[in-house]
Amino acid sequence: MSFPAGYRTRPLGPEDQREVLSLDSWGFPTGTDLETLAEIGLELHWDRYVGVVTDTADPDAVPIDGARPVRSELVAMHGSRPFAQFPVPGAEIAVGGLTWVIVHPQHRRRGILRAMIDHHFAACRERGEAVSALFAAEATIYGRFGYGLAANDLRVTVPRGAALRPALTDDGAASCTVRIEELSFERHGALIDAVSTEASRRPLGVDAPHEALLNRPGSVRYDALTGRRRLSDPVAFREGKESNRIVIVERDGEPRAFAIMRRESRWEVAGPRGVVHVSEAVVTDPGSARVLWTTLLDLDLMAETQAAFLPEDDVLLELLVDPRTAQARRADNLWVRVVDPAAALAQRRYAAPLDVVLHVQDAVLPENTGAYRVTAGAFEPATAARTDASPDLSLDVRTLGSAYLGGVTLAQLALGGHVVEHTPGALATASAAFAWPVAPVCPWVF
Ligand SMILES: CC(=O)SCCNC(=O)CCNC(=O)[C@H](O)C(C)(C)COP(=O)(O)OP(=O)(O)OC[C@H]1O[C@@H](n2cnc3c(N)ncnc32)[C@H](O)[C@@H]1OP(=O)(O)O
Repeated sequence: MSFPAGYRTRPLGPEDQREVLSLDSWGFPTGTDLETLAEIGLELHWDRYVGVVTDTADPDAVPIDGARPVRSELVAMHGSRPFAQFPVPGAEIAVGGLTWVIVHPQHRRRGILRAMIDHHFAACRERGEAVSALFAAEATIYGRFGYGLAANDLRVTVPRGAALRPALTDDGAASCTVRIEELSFERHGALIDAVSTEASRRPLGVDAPHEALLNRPGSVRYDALTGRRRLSDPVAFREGKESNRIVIVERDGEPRAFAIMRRESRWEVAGPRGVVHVSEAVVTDPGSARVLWTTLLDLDLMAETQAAFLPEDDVLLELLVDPRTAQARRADNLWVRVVDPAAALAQRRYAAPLDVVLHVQDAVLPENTGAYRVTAGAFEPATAARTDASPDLSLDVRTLGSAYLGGVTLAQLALGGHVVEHTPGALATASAAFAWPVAPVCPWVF
């Protein structure tokens, strides 16, 4: 779909920073003034950002030959993160991470987002990204474009001192040491990357057969540009809390787990009721997890610890004596759009043998509509291609996106009527094959 009349795209670059920040504050209201935002600055992969402008006669300009010069105004934009190694079941693939989607309120509901989405899908195809993923500002926006909810995360609030279960065997906790420091990209960027990579590729500490990664789908690491920005900690964004700290758990001098956290002081008549806000908690083995959470759940003057973006199978819930104390709430995490079904289906691995014909309906990219045969041995490389064979299962591309990371089963989706079985038994076998042993999550918002 093309842009509505009167709007056109233009590339964005670092020289557009101020206009971009101004548009951003129209899309996402903020109490921070433009001067401060400009001082903090932006670090974007500018070549992947596209603006939408409208041209109007400039009321402030001196007319030339009776006509007022035209002024072009940035009214919308979108961009995408270049995830070259995005974890999907058993593999890491190129994914376009849609982000910074903004339409100025004055120009909304005229079809600009719809046109930007078309633009984004075309760019994904050109770049060889068979899949796009995003975090949704509002959960009702992206389903219509074929994005399916593929991962949920947990937000927990745990009281200080909540008891953890003892380990059955020696889990190595006793040989761990803890460091708590002021977070800095220069000092901790490499350490965070190393622990995050290990936790993403080998969350269970063991490998899958056939060189498949027994990985955590969705747990993409940040690149250097994003990491520098994410680990910076402008005062304007702290909302009265302290600066970011990092808790590092080490064994034999090697980092095994970390958490990024900040404390918020609260004083009540009864005494201190502070809150520990954990923005990321990444562990690589049960012993380091026990030590990390013991530390996070026992900080002086704090009454509770809040953590977000934990996977649905997070270790904390396995460690707590009373899992109810976590007060876990579920929130939508990653939304996934399969842009090229044959490529995407072949790029991931499957947890059980599979030979299935899927009929995929795609209203937004109608050329994708058709039947695909997917074959794979358990954890082995897969093949996927168009076929004239009659389908075993029918689903639309949004449902395929939901199932793609292995955290939402085809059986679960069938409960809602989103998958139709034509061949008896196909739903059960395909559902088992598409599911993945480790729950998907992205631990940071992009
Ligand atoms: C991945 C991310 O970056 S998420 C961030 C998204 N951005 C924001 O939330 C910032 C504030 N909001 C905005 O900037 C805009 O309102 C947007 C981007 C959400 C929508 O842009 P618009 O240009 O108004 O959308 P557009 O006119 O193309 O609408 C396309 C369809 O989406 C629907 N839609 C748009 N916004 C919403 C919404 N917030 N909730 C539900 N539906 C929506 C429209 O009704 C329309 O539906 P239809 O095709 O069935 O009639």
